[in-house]
Amino acid sequence: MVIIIHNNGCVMELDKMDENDWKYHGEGNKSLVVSHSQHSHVLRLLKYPAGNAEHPPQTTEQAFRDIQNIVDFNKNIMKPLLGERYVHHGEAVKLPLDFVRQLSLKVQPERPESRCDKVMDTFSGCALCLPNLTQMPSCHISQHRPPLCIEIKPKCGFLPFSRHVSKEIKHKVCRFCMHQHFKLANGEWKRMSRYCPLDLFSGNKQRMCFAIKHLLQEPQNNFKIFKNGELIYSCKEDVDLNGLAQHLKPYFHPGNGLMNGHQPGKAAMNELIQVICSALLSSGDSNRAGEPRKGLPLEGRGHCEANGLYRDMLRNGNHYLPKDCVLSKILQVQMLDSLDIEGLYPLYKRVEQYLEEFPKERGRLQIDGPYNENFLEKIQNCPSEDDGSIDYAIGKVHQYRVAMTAKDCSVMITLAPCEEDELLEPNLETQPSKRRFTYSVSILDLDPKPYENILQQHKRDAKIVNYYLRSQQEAAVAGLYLEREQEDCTLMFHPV
Ligand SMILES: O=P(O)(O)O[C@@H]1[C@@H](OP(=O)(O)O)[C@H](OP(=O)(O)O)[C@H](O)[C@H](OP(=O)(O)O)[C@H]1OP(=O)(O)O
Ligand SMILES: Nc1ncnc2c1ncn2[C@@H]1O[C@H](COP(=O)(O)OP(=O)(O)OP(=O)(O)O)[C@@H](O)[C@H]1O
Repeated sequence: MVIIIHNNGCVMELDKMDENDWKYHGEGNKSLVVSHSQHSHVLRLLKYPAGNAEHPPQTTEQAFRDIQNIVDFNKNIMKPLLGERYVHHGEAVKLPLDFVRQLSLKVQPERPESRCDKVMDTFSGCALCLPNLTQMPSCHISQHRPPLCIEIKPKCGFLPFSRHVSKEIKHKVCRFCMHQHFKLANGEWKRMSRYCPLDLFSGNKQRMCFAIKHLLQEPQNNFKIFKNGELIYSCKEDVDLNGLAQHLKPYFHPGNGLMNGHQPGKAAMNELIQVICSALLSSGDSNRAGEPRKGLPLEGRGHCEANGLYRDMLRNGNHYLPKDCVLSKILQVQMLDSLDIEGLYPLYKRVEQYLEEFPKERGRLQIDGPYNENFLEKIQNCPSEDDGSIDYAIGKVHQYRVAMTAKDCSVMITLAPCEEDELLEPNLETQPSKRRFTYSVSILDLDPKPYENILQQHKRDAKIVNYYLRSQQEAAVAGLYLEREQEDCTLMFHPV
């Protein structure tokens, strides 16, 4: 009998797995996640293109190595870089094939159509077992107000500072905002998101609140809310802010009446934004308030010109991201991409050429892992100047890959109302600011990005930037025509 005992004390007997104990929880491009209905853990199973559905794309040993690589990358690379407290590396497990097949059939009707171009791996039985981060570890669970969890995929929080950048626009408009135009044109989303990562990472509370508000208005794949582990708010055709407000009221405004002349739903939403902001700025210990300490200054990250709104806010003094807060940690790792894909690409080509000449060196260069202390050493001690060596090139390639992981991760903030507050009269109208939460902050989706993706990154970058430049030009020309037409009209109606 194989038993896994988790640090939260729950036991999973791998040979007694029953698909009825598990339910669909969510998925992304690479993996599908199921959660246990009683215990607080999830299984993350990898997916592969539906075209291969009949045949395993790899051997069981290879599949297990891939999962183990993810665990090692999280444990030995991302944990030291992002901080022990934020990263949960999980463990690789081998599940009975029958269980996995039944599970796959069970979850299929729950899956969004847009994700069905890939199928769950039902051949290897390999998966990653992780704590369920939408639930609060060891906390009193109130029936009335169970834990809320907010998931944010913040994306890249800085403008490239590399001298290798060839298009000036990349120093002015951030990747996310440019990418929005491309995604809309390709029908990936129907509405433009006004969220800008530079606002979220600014350390300026006002800008951060704007960013969170824009995520709420148009969540796309960047924002989700769970209540008691169940998804209650995410991207849908019609974003239901009123429905969300109803869910939030008991947490912030337990009474029924109007508060200070506000509508309680709207006020609850504002309170939620403030709480998210505090959690993002806190130093990460499960706590109640974040005392900002000096950390990463805003200088050099500035704002994105896609977003003309905030110039005045920027003039309001210097802003810092507190040193140990989750956003600061993520940003520091993202900034390991110091050359931008344009500066990195020639180094990737250098590695490619070297591997062509010396294919056996692939292992020593740790192109596909192992993700161990040596790999971390290559990232942390990469020379700052290019001496033409392969070691410099591989150091930069690895730094870039780690930065890509941090640009694609998600943050989970789990909130539980403080126990003392639970004892308050449920109908008592307390000041919202007096309502307190215990929260825990984690980072998820920290998989290593394959070395081979660099070529694709290079192409995608050019596509996004060129599309943006073209669409701006077209908009400018259309604007000129409009101005002309308006002038003509004005002339026509001028009194003679
Ligand atoms: O390139 P990006 O910025 O579009 O990021 C991809 C994500 O798109 P997004 O823009 O966040 O909707 C994309 O997310 P979606 O599938 O769009 O939800 C994946 O996270 C992809 O990573 P991977 O290939 O699955 O490891 C991400 O690809 P990587 O660039 O991280 O490899
Ligand atoms: N440990 C966890 N606890 C709770 N929920 C989780 C956990 N891990 C993942 N999830 C949920 O499952 C979803 C998909 O997981 P994940 O982001 O790891 O998938 P992915 O395929 O790697 O995503 P991407 O498209 O970014 O590559 C997440 O957005 C999150 O809602």
